[in-house]
Amino acid sequence: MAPHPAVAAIRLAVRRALADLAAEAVASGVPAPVPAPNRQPAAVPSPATAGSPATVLIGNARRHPSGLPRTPAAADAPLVLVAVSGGADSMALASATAFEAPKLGLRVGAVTVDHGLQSGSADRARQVADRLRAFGLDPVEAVAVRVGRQGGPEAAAREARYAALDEAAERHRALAVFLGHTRDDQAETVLLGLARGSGSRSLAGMPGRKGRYLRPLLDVDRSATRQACAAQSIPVWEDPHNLDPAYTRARVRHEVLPVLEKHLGNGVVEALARTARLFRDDADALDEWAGRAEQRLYRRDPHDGRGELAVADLAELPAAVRRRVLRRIALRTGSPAGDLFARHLESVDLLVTGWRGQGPLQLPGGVEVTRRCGNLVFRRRKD
Ligand SMILES: Nc1ncnc2c1ncn2[C@@H]1O[C@H](COP(=O)(O)OP(=O)(O)OP(=O)(O)O)[C@@H](O)[C@H]1O
Repeated sequence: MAPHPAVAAIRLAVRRALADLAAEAVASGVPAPVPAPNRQPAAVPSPATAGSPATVLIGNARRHPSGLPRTPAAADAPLVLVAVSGGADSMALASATAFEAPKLGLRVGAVTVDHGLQSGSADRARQVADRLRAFGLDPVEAVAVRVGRQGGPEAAAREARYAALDEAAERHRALAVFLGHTRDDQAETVLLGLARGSGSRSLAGMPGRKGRYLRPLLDVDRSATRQACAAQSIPVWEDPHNLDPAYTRARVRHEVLPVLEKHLGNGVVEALARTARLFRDDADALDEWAGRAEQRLYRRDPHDGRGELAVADLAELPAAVRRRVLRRIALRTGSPAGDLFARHLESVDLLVTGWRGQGPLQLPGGVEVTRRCGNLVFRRRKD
């Protein structure tokens, strides 16, 4: 029987991401993965999966919730990890990855992070892990993290989560970690950026890929992940934070976007996602230009890390490129990326375009910028 259209769409998106990864792995020297149908199935399922309602054993192969028999990839096959919260997006992603990866000779595991911020969170993480084992994912880990206090609860939870995902990916030597962000998440990110007055890099939203992290569902609607889970009887957990109006993103999701859709039409989410793609191209081009300008203009003393560049050269650059050059230099001199804001760069830019003898300027991370003898001098204070 043909799968539900939402299931088919998600599998197609996942298949594309996996095929790129498998090709890349081969190009980088990893032995070519052997697709499952050419091999003998692996031996016995783990006891954790044996009794699960979503797992039916046929000989040594398991049945995926779709009903199709699924042969696990070889034990030494390259591994992809899926980051799973237990919500519909990441459960649909995990299910589709479990279905598609063995066909390409890849193994699939999962990590679910327990932030410890809600009562019963450890039990829920265990339940999510059990469901994932029932899909045939292996290894599956429920990792408890300690969430710090810096930068607000959402940012602190995110930082702890990515640290745990990085650690698991390193330990298992995973090829990649899949995240379940959808087109709707992308649209929300663009709207939030607009409301903050962000530039093109931020309006570019989340990248489809950054380092080991991939987002195969960025072109898939959130409604499809819900439909796919329902069609496959996959139980999902709704994070209460997603509904809590105390969180900005929840207000954008449940109050702002529905109003825009009501008045501007249903295509708003797709339009915002398109805006992200267009801005990404712009931001990439400007970053590349700025990188070349930095290389050409910036002179750095390798001993004390101090560097300078001519104000006249900076003044000739378009403002968007100049601000990027100034940001790159502030970062390499020691300003932490998370603390360096547009207002800092605007004040540095004024040393070039509106100088009235002001300065030196202090940037985050103890970085000092001075205009002296026709140059901008960047240095890190020793104190
Ligand atoms: N506790 C967690 N453990 C592991 N991965 C997580 C966790 N929370 C989020 N993620 C990953 O980050 C992605 C985005 O999460 P976020 O909470 O921002 O979005 P969401 O739309 O609520 O996703 P989901 O429906 O999967 O919960 C998830 O799809 C998942 O891949």
